[in-house]
Amino acid sequence: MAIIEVRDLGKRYGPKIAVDSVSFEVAEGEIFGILGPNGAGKTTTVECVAGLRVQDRGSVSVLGRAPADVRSAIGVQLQSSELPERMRVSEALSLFSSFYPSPADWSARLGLTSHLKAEFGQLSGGLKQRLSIALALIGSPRVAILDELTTGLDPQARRDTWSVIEEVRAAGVTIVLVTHFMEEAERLRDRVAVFRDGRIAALDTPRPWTRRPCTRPWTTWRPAGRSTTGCRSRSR
Ligand SMILES: Nc1ncnc2c1ncn2[C@@H]1O[C@H](COP(=O)(O)OP(=O)(O)OP(=O)(O)O)[C@@H](O)[C@H]1O
Repeated sequence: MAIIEVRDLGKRYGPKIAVDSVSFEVAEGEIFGILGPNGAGKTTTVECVAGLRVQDRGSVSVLGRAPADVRSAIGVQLQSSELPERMRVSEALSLFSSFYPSPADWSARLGLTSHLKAEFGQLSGGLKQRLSIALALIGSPRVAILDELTTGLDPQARRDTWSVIEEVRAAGVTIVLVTHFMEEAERLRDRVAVFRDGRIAALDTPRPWTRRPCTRPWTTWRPAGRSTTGCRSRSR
């Protein structure tokens, strides 16, 4: 069953067309990857899915309703998410918990219990990401939108974050994951939409696109077999 339906989505900022005729569905329990270079329209698309932006054209439904009507069912971690440097992990968790009648505590499952007294500014990149996932999940959402969660992390922290994402999915949460990394899309397995110039250039499971894992970011990867890195794609 589709939990997210996006039909013919269009969004422009003045003369700039950010998203153009984008359509896809996400099944309940799926990890749906959105991959593409800078400026491809990934964030704008997921902001429309989260109900944080209103599209100019097309429709978005989550659980069969407009995103703005089901805000509490959608947990969002945006690329730009930041907390005050001096805010402690425990303070952030209790602040966000206060927004919900029955907050969910993911701190133990996400390995945060020994860091509750630490200030946000002292956390490693991986711990900041774990905290941002915990905050996105605090309202027990059915859908979690995670935007470039692992950009800037070292390989080990990135792998740890992938395990966390799989754990979140195992708990029944549908995940929309924006990423620059083909390896990340491959590892997490379900379907990936490849964005380019505001459109979906390809939509499939990641496995058929590559002969071998591509660990480089999207910028050196090209769809339709025009790889410059040995990461081959196929057109659809
Ligand atoms: N608030 C805005 N005002 C004007 N232009 C914007 C705005 N937000 C995004 N854009 C432009 O729209 C296009 C799509 O941006 P978007 O952030 O959706 O892409 P993206 O694929 O998420 O890129 P990145 O990977 O760099 O985050 C880009 O050209 C961007 O410069």
